[in-house]
Amino acid sequence: QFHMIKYEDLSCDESLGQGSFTRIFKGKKIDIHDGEKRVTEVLLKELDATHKNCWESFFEAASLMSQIAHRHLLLVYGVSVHGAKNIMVQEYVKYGALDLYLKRGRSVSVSWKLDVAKQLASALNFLEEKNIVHGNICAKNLLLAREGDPSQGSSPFIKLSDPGISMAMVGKDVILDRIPWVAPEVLGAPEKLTLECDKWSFGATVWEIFNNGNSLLRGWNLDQKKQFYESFQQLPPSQWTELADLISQCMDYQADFRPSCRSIIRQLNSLITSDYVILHATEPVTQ
Ligand SMILES: N#Cc1ccc(Nc2nc(N)cc(-n3cnc(CCO)c3)n2)cc1
Repeated sequence: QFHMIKYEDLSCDESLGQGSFTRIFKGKKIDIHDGEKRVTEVLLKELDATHKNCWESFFEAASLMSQIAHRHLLLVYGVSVHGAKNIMVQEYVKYGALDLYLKRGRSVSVSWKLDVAKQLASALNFLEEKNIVHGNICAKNLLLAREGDPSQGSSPFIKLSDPGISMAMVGKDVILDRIPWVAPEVLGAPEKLTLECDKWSFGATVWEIFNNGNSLLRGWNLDQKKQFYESFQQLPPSQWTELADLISQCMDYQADFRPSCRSIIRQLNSLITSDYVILHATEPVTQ
């Protein structure tokens, strides 16, 4: 399952905000390694006491990430249970969640965005090969470990975070609120998440990245969001038709029409070599 960490070996520092069921803090973990004390900077993700009944799902997410290792999957050191506190101890990723990074108006180039999309696709390909469904792919769950500096030619580096509480455990409203990232078929059967669901979410996440972290449906109420799927609407296509094609293939309402991860990676590779990338080195940031 996962490593149990003693609460007294953790120190909790400043709060870094909160997800839907959790609060996150910067912290430190103390290990005794070859007889010497070693302090590691960590991210402490604490499950809200109000959602205590979700602790199994919370720890299931932790164990998913602990049992598989990949360069683009977040490292989870383990969990710590102390009284009513359920804490997941993760590696501290330097620049935090990608959606906030993009919203802060960093102007990043098209090739930067493609690089991030390719890294996410390789993480998904790895999970697909192990037949593991993530279930919550979105820019909020992509963590930026390296900013990448175009002038130095160094590229960004992202890590896919844990999926958090599973769709089967969250209420219908939380699922509706995850439109357009959640695959349409999940609304009818939230307990039956498939690999194809992650492909839909991948498409919505690439769209989000190319829209600098802005979501078209932000501010829409749950009925409007539900209507978006019931009338089979699509996100507005990018003016880069090859990118728009890939996103709409992933966001096909017919789950089995969605492309394999290998096809997604192949299409991303041909996008990276297209002259569109050179022409749009750094898009003016449209906020
Ligand atoms: N300013 C700032 C700043 C904030 C956070 C980090 N680092 C970090 N490391 C992680 N392992 C996870 C997260 N994280 C962020 N939001 C979520 C909830 C959605 O998953 C998880 N952030 C670094 C800098």
